[in-house]
Amino acid sequence: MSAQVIDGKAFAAKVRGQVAEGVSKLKADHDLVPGLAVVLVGEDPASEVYVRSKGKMTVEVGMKSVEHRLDADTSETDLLAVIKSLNEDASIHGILVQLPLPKHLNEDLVINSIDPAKDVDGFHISNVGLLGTGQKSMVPCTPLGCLMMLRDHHGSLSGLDAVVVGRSNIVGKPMAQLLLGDSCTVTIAHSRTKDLPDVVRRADIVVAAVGRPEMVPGDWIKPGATVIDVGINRLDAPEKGEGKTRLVGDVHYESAAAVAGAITPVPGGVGPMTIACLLANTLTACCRANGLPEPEGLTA
Ligand SMILES: Nc1nc2c(c(=O)[nH]1)N[C@@H](CN(C=O)c1ccc(C(=O)N[C@@H](CCC(=O)O)C(=O)O)cc1)CN2
Ligand SMILES: [Mg+2]
Repeated sequence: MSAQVIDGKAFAAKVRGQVAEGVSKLKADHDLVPGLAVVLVGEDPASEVYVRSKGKMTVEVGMKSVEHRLDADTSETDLLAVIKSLNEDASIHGILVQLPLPKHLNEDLVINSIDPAKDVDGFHISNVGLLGTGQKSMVPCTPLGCLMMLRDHHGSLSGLDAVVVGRSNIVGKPMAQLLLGDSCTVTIAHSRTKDLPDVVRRADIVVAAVGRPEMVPGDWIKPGATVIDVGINRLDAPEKGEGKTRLVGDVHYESAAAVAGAITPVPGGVGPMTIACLLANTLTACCRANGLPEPEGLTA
């Protein structure tokens, strides 16, 4: 068997198209323009790339984009002041602080200072609680993207066995909540799980989000299962030339693709969906802030 490849790049382009349609309808019908503010502290090279990409795509879908770039040694007080001003700015409907933050800043404190209604990353403790209790919330972008791809592939997820490998606050835990919300039987596994290969082998859906390169091999996958690989690991690739690197996921792609029914590649799988869902969340936040119906198919 060779798995169907789930093309996240194409899927993300489709989602951005739907967002652009929603934005143009908001403008035409209500004279509203959603605004997204991205705050970057420091000069982490990967974060620079993601933030640039977020700004470009925000403009492409017709939204207002604002960027705040702060020095690596910015104090917590100064960062909180920037967030306060964005909380109070009526032209801004979504705020995100790019992670990771420099070590001297308290990530929880910073995230929890964002107005939960503008927390388009869905990381604020209020949104975490709302999601966990099945209430309307802002949903973290990467798990939302995974859910959209799974719904698209399977139709209904009801009754399927899902194993999420990884228990991070940003991916593993919210992913498990979303799958539970779609009536999957959910197991959260992690690096300390006993008999991890056997646990993964039970799954109709495997979401790998542990941050360990190629940790999940093909012989852990049930034949025909759907494999969603959230990992983005950059490895040295001297075979491609001096100083070259290559990206791999948390799944060993070749061996898993030989047994799975469907699989997301790295790159070009989950990654592009993260930014598409950020734009979807910003549109949703703008609609909610103005008491308008939410865009269909772009929320959990
Ligand atoms: N505040 C946030 N910080 C971070 C988040 C987040 O959702 N909110 N997620 C990641 C970084 N991230 C967006 O911020 C992100 C990561 C990866 C991709 C992506 O498209 N990846 C490509 C490969 C890109 C490459 O070549 O390096 C892919 O997988 O195809 C987009 C966004 C951490 N921080
Ligand atoms: Mg810190």
